[in-house]
Amino acid sequence: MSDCVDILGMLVKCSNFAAVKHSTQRRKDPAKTPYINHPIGVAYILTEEGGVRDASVIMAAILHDTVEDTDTTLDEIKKEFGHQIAGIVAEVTDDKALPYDERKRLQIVHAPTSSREAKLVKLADKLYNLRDLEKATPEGWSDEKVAEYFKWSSKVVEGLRGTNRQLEASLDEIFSRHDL
Ligand SMILES: Nc1nc2c(ncn2[C@@H]2O[C@H](COP(=O)(O)OP(=O)(O)O)[C@@H](OP(=O)(O)OP(=O)(O)O)[C@H]2O)c(=O)[nH]1
Repeated sequence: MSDCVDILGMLVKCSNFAAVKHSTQRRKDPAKTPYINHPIGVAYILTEEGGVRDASVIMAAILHDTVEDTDTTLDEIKKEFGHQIAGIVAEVTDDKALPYDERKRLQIVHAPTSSREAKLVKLADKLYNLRDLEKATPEGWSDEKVAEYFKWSSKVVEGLRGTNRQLEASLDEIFSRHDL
């Protein structure tokens, strides 16, 4: 019972941390959805659709964009949430100092050798973003960029396969709608 309480407390702490860090950010959709909807939604895909019950994976999903997209450091994540969660967050964090094409190339390269935990977060992240992309075109994106994103995502997902049947099946449905 005390373990449960601890996990619950940690989950709320993660949610609050991410909400504070992303508080001024919006998604790129025309409705300018609050950014926090994305990490919460990624965590929800994992529990609800992927059947994932590993609390470290769910916490890392909630925190997954804090280092990449806010002033959060990995040391801060380690201090607040421990080295295991910090490790997963590190694996799913792109180095925004690198040129765009290189960042995207490295995701394809790193996918197959990622930990199972990081692969789960990546699968749910891609599923969420591709669903968003089917619903609305992000502001400033050309049709070519949208098509390129679907194609690139399918290459990243190739390297994540064999991790979660349900999430991969949902991604495959999306890819087949786009002839991938
Ligand atoms: N489809 C979609 N994406 C949006 C929206 N708002 C923000 N994003 C974010 O945009 C990122 C993809 O945009 P890009 O132009 O390719 O990349 P960049 O922002 O990292 O430079 C994703 O980052 P990411 O989560 O780090 O994932 P990844 O693409 O690097 O895997 C996604 O979360 C939206 O309304 N729709």
